[in-house]
Amino acid sequence: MKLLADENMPYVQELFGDWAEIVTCAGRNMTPEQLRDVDVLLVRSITQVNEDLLAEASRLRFVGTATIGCDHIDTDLLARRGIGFASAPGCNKVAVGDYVLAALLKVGEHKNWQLKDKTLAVVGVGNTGSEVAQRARALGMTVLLCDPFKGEHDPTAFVELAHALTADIVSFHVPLTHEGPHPTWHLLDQSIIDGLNGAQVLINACRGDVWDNAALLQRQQGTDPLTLVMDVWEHEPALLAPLVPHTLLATPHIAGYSLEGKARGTFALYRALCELNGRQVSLTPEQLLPLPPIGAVHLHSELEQALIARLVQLVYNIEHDDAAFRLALGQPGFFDRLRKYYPQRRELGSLQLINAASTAHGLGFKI
Ligand SMILES: NC(=O)C1=CN([C@@H]2O[C@H](COP(=O)(O)OP(=O)(O)OC[C@H]3O[C@@H](n4cnc5c(N)ncnc54)[C@H](O)[C@@H]3O)[C@@H](O)[C@H]2O)C=CC1
Ligand SMILES: O=C(O)C(=O)[C@H](O)COP(=O)(O)O
Repeated sequence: MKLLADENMPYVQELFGDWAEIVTCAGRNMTPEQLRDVDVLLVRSITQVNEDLLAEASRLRFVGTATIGCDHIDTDLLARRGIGFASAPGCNKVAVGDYVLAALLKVGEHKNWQLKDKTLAVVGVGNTGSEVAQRARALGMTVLLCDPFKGEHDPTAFVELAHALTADIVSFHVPLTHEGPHPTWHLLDQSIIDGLNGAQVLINACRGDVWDNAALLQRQQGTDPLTLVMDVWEHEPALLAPLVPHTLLATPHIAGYSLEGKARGTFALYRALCELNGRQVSLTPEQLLPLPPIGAVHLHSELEQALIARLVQLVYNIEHDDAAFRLALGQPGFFDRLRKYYPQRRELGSLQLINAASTAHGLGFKI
């Protein structure tokens, strides 16, 4: 079995090394010729799996993406050609929750806000959105949930988008869709952007195209700019650079980049391929991971916002990612380089807080 994998997918050797011939290459540069004699293709979000890429892939029988989002995969094409497919739903949802928690704490510091007095709206309440909602509640925030698909079954638990957009902070966690009853492409469009007030904060850790970046830039260049946290950008990696100075936090699509999340991503594909080949699943994602640098911390005081911020920074410092992004901005290939050489980041759950209240668990720590 010949397997072609994105070079930035960890643990491929460990999981497939003893039953596949493995070839790796840069995900953005995969070519139809490379797929000629390949049986299994493993990609991340930057490879467009479409007619063009698969033009010569006559042996291909399985495609896996080690990501949550699948907007880069032509799944109808795979079905038509009888090629098996798997993605990794939820694999990095905890990392996205950690990222947004770190961002919220930075927003709190920047605006001198007590977050417990503020309202957060989560737009898209699936795997990642639910992680965010859980952390915001643990901070004591009021949380509004907006998800028209889920709202159909449980209207009292969800609000309309217009209501969500009145929150102090609005965090987006939708898939990128162009069709259906609630498409998300440019969900945040010019008219919505114009209707927001300058005290509000917006967070995008889902897909860049969900926000109209040009319209946002226009707003930011006016007299009443918004506070923006942007992990994802329209037209990555060729993002709208003039927007960056108008953001509080800017990062290169790394919200989901915990080591645990990446391990779970590759592992989900390993499990799917084992099933397809009738092989025994002989490992767990946890067995792939090294010990975290800091295992436990004893607490001797209440978990209030400033202490939570210090504890989060022990595990994940979002400001380092932001600083690296601003420093590299404009250099050729900077976006992909930051992603390729992203430092090992652990999830908050890798740190045990001893003597902590149960809210610590809601924040994502181990107790
Ligand atoms: N920045 C990053 O590193 C990462 C980004 N993502 C992105 O985040 C997206 C969401 O991930 P998950 O939460 O795991 O997906 P999910 O499929 O578990 O949840 C998405 C939710 O959005 C809802 N939704 C769909 N259209 C909507 C609309 N118009 N308005 C409000 N809600 C809507 C769906 O009903 C669903 O509940 C992924 O599709 C992916 O594109 C995911 C992981 C990491
Ligand atoms: O899982 C997703 O969906 C994501 O957005 C990924 O975390 C992005 O990582 P890459 O696939 O672009 O490495």
